[in-house]
Amino acid sequence: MERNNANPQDLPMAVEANQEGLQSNEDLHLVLVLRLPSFNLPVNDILRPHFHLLDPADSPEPASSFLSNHAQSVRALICVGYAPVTAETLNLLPSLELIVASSAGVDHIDIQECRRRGIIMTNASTAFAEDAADYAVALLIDVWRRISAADRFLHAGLWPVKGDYPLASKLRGKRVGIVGLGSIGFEVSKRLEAFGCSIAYNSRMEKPSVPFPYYANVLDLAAHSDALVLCCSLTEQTRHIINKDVMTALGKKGVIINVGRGGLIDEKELVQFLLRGDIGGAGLDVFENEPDVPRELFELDNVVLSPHRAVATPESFEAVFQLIFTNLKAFFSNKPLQSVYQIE
Ligand SMILES: O=CC(=O)O
Repeated sequence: MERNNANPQDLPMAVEANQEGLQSNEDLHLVLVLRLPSFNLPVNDILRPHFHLLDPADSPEPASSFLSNHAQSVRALICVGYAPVTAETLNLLPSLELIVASSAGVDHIDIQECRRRGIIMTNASTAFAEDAADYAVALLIDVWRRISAADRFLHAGLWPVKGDYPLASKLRGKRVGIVGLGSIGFEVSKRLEAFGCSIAYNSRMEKPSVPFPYYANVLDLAAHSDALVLCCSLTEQTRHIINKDVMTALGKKGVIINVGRGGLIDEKELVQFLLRGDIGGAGLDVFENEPDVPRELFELDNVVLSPHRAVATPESFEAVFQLIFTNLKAFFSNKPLQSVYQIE
């Protein structure tokens, strides 16, 4: 899990923290940090002057005894990257009220248990929305216009040998179905409208404030779309939401773009549909068993692959650090939180 290891020197570090009157650790609010040791985001360095951080990864003690011994009174937890926050971990944190996730997706956190305990959760999809949407649209354009495939054709020296590269497909007039119209999905819709695509969407609930047709089920959305763009959370309800039936409804020319989570698609089925030519193409930033990607996909020119990078730019990480800081400050001052997690 190294994909979010931004180099600290690449980050502008513009968190507008209030530096006045830095206090000793004892005066600062206690915040637990859970991270996988491979995650190097400089979030601790940025927050340390403002909160008393407890980070089990810095201690030789096993995590569970660290939590039992030092974290009983912890009210707020930052989950960095994809560190799993299981019901067992939550059991060790009896005073926990808030989880601040540094990611857009929160499928590594036991949401049901948080709900049961009344623990509030914030995530980072607002901070990542523009970058994730840019990437989703880039993947879609790449698949439809065959840019990566044309690049390979040129690099292989095939232009003089094989002549003109086959024509690709136009964006204007295409029907795009967005699955999950949260902050990322909404940014995707704005971009694709500007390209002249018509937008429809599926999400848990209809959104009265948006002008696009709503489909309560993905099968109907697929039947009325030339492409599906997946931007929703991975939950029990959305796992394999893109299955055999949905791919059949999308049809032989249909394209699937996934910047959500690999588990949204039945990946084995997707590979078979692509190999048989039963769907038109795919742009995939996420996979079911990352970093393993089905090798069959490497051979296909109508598939664009990317190593889970849609959200990651130094600018979006800076926005995430700012968001984490703002949410923690708001929580400890009893002010409204930004970016409270909603399932789309
Ligand atoms: O995939 C990226 C994220 O969830 O932040």
